[in-house]
Amino acid sequence: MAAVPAVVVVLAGWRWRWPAGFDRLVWIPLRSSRRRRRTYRRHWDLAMDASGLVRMSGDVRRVPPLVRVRSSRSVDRVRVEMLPGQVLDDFAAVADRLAQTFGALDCRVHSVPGRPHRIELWMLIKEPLEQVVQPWPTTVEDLTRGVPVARAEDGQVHRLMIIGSHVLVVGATGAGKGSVVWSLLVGLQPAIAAGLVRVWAIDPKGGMELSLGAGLFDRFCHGDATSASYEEAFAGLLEDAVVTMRQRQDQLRGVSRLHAPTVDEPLLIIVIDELAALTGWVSDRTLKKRIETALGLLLSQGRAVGVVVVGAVQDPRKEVLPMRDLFPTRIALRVNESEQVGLVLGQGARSRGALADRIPERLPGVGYVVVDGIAEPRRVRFSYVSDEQIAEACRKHSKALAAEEVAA
Ligand SMILES: Nc1ncnc2c1ncn2[C@@H]1O[C@H](COP(=O)(O)OP(=O)(O)OP(=O)(O)O)[C@@H](O)[C@H]1O
Repeated sequence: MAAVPAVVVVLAGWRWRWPAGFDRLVWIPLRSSRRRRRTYRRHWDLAMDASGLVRMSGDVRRVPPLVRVRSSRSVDRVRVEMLPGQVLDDFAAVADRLAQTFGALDCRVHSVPGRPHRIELWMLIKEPLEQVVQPWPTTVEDLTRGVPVARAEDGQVHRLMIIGSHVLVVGATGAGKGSVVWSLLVGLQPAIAAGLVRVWAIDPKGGMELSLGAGLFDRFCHGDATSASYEEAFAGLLEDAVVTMRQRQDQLRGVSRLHAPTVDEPLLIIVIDELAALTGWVSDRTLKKRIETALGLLLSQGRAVGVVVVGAVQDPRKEVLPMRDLFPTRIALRVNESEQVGLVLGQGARSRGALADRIPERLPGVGYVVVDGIAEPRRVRFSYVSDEQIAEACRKHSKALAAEEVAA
């Protein structure tokens, strides 16, 4: 008993001095064990039964075993062994019931890599993405590792792999589409300064959205009152990108299947702020055809040769965005209707927990990311890049260019 105060002081000091280590080694194991006993073990049989996940084999009643619980401050990750014949979708279909039974805000069902018989139920105890996320400092290497752009629900950094992938961002007005685009572009600044990435930007809103970062772009195309037809300029830019793509295809034919960015052959990123202005709303038929043809060619053939498209749009319907299935990375921020989730993230994404239509307005920048080849959508919050941070990235970039000129 005499040692108790000393232990408490040591623990308090540890927590104060090294909070991350304390959380990992003391607080999380203690909390996990308590939540496992008091919340999950106690109600497990009842919850499985009430959700229709119990099976009878002959006279034997079989309940999917609870394997372990890992708790953070906002999420309990509950690992479950599925019974023979059960699949992830059986649990996803009753996720709402499970959340209600265990008193969670929400329940998401994830597969466990390398363990096909197991799944993880992520029980949200408190909104884990409440905090605004600051952008991460980045280096040139992040181009190949994936650019850190968002924080995931489990606290991990979400990296966006831009080499070899077109990216589609969908969200209602004010959902935070800008923060996705700027998290990526500002994160790429070191690679842009190193000459490994070139950005061509199209901003059909007269330059309102992207002009702050114009210092990062090699080409910037926006409509203004003096342009007779700015759609003509958009078509021209896309057709130039197709020419670059064709030249690279000639060079790479028989040499390599995936382009690796170099200073001579950088990754070319075409950023389009409002895709619908190029695909849905162009009234001139000839221009519309030219834009659609060029965009279709880039989306279907560009990524292997280092020409990728990053596009944002409010409305994902086919009439507005006919080629949305050609984007391997798709991001749904807050959308207005539940049907839009499937249009963006694919059939079944909503029943697997991607409730993009339920993201509250007070959480701009929160959304679900789906990457082709990975089964479950990931809920993340993109970093919020302020105007000052965009300006700073442009300043750094022009300094790097000036230093290069002096060196030359
Ligand atoms: N990741 C974020 N974190 C915190 N706040 C954000 C984030 N992204 C955006 N916001 C806030 O939400 C507001 C709207 O964001 P933004 O302009 O990016 O939305 P949008 O989807 O591009 O809308 P629109 O289609 O109307 O242009 C911003 O002014 C900002 O205050």
